[in-house]
Amino acid sequence: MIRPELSVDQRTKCEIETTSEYDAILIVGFGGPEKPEDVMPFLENVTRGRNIPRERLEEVAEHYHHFGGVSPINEQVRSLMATLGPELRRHGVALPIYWGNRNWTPMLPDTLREMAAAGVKKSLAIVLAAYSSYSSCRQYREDIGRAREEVGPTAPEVAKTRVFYNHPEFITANADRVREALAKIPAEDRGEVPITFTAHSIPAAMAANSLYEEQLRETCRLVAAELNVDSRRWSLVYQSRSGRPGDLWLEPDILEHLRDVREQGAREVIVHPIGFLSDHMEVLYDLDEEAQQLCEKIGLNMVRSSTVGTHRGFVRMLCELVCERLQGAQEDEKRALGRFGPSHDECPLNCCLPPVRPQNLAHAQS
Ligand SMILES: CC1=C(CCC(=O)O)c2cc3nc(cc4[nH]c(cc5[nH]c(cc1n2)c(C)c5CCC(=O)O)c(CCC(=O)O)c4C)C(CCC(=O)O)=C3C
Ligand SMILES: [Fe+2]
Repeated sequence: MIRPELSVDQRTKCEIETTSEYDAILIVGFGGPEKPEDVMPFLENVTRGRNIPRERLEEVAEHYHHFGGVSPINEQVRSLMATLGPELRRHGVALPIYWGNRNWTPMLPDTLREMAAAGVKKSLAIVLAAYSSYSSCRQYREDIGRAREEVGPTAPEVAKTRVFYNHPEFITANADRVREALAKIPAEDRGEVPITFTAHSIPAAMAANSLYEEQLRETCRLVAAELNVDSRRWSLVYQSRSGRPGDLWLEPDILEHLRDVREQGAREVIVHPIGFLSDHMEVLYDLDEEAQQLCEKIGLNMVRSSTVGTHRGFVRMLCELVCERLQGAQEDEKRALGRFGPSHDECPLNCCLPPVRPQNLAHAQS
């Protein structure tokens, strides 16, 4: 747990809040290994029961070993918390901030146990995923539910902040990151360089049960609009495909797309990982190693922009999402851009259902 500065009495109730009974904030992350011995057990946690071939696991293990068996993701969560904590306190939120991961230490059950021991009854979780899908929404909620069961009757309740793919601060933070990348392109080419937005691929059967693609496309559209980038100049592609080779996953794959970009005559491209919140392993390996190597081979100058990370606007937005919940904000007080409006606070029962199994899908279609 990262405690607010010691001068703040942790039991002080949020000043801005009158009715809410939340007594802690919980950051929920994916988790990542922090030493070589962690790599395989971490990957086994990620893929348990998910039909991922052993060869894929061994291949991904190599990505981690390429970086000394350390994923930067946990350190990035620590940095985010170190920035978010003071921001919350500036807004009068003095609640303690806890952190639990889905796949690696600090694991959710341990964190919830610690919260229970500290007397926390009801917490508000920020899940570090911007878009809705089984993998990025319901699976986190299931993990939280299982962790609560493990802790037993004293486990704190956990509510979740809304997804923020269309929040104006998220759009601006992403647009800023693309601007930083554009500054590295020669001035005379800046108005034309293609912009490739990339996100984690998910099984087509998982995508069919969620708004993942629509939300991603909306974020890309809004970021492009803020940058005055014409729709013909940007693309949304997918990376880090997993699963069995025969299964359908979201496409186009980024590597295929980069080849097309080169064939159409471009010499430069901006790759923006809009689907991720920090420069973790999927970014460092799949983009900075794999995609970068391909680009060198085909003569394409690839400039990869940063994820939002600890961008001030992004941190401000997380703070705003917490404050709006503590204050019980009305729908029209919740900020969102574009055509979909603010997402629900509480997921409806059919939200982000697990993927229909491919064999069932085949039956349904025949
Ligand atoms: C939508 C989505 C996000 C974005 C939203 C979110 O952040 O949640 C995301 C993030 C991440 N994915 C990550 C790593 C991995 N994802 C895997 C596998 C999978 N991801 C999936 C989806 C997503 N993943 C899916 C459908 C699978 C197949 C297995 C399954 O159905 O669950 C595997 C297994 C090996 C393989 O790649 O096959 C690994 C190692 C890391 C950590 C990086 C680090 O350590 O720095 C992060 C942040
Ligand atoms: Fe959901």
